[in-house]
Amino acid sequence: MIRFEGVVKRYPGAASAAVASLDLTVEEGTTCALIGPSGCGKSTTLRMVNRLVEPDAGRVLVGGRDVAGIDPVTLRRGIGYVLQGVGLFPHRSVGRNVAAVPALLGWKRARILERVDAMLDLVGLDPALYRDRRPSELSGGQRQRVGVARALAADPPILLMDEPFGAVDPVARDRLQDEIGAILRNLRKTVILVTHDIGEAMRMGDRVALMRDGHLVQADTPEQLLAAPADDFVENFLGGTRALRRLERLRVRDIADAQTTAPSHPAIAPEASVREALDRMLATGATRLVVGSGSVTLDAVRKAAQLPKDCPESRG
Ligand SMILES: Nc1ncnc2c1ncn2[C@@H]1O[C@H](COP(=O)(O)OP(=O)(O)OP(=O)(O)O)[C@@H](O)[C@H]1O
Repeated sequence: MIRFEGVVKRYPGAASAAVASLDLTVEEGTTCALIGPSGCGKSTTLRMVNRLVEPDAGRVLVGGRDVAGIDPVTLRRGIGYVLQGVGLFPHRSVGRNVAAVPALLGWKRARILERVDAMLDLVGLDPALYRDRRPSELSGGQRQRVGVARALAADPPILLMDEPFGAVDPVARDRLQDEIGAILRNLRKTVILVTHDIGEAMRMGDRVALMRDGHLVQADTPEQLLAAPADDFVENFLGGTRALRRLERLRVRDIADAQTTAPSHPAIAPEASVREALDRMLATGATRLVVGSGSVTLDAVRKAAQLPKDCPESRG
């Protein structure tokens, strides 16, 4: 668990605090996405967890311990850190990059080699093809995967991710968010993710914490945030696409019915998002798609998109 208690950070000479009296808890095994306008204090918040930045007041607790009392080097060895552009060592092979922390920890060579291959496998890179390449011989998305593999190599309970997919093209980004999100959930890592991308925050965050001018405005599950934004700022931040965002979070199996359909209808996987089902319907003109032995209808998609009556966006 990561907990911020009344945390304040004011940089020297700054007119206002970068982070002002922050109270936030990230439960064990969950991902909290920090989002908000540029300069609102997201990265400062993240960097106080691994003591790259020291708070002026308040406490940051990791696993119940105030990080101020933990030696920074020891602390950081227990925390995976993934940055935009990754910061891989350019002259080291992919394998040696992933091996960095286990090597620092003094693991035996055989254990390191085994771990490197397991981590590359985990993030969807065939070890035989990739372990000896240099980072410059990879795509942006592949580099990002290596960055995650490296951060997870020593199995830290906590992962800090600062704009991890910022440099990846949008198509690869969607897949990475889904895949890495699933991996982190399966491994029950406690994660803080800083992002500018509300879609990424909604996809990967069990909770989304929206900041403004150093203050936490709202921290809720994506569903709660979409259903009940705390104020106009949150609502504007979510943008005019709340209905689509809801569809992105719903799975086809959640709204499918048991009605069998003609096999000539286009098919979609039960675990696809309802947004993907809508895209498929729009592309093919079909109003019903085959889902396993049942189906999903345009009507069901429409219903799923509807916001609760008391939501500002559903008024008027
Ligand atoms: N090392 C520093 N020294 C002085 N001021 C800083 C430093 N780092 C950040 N700041 C200031 O603190 C405020 C918060 O910055 P921070 O990087 O935490 O915001 P952010 O929300 O992560 O921004 P972005 O989304 O643009 O990365 C900004 O006004 C920034 O200019």
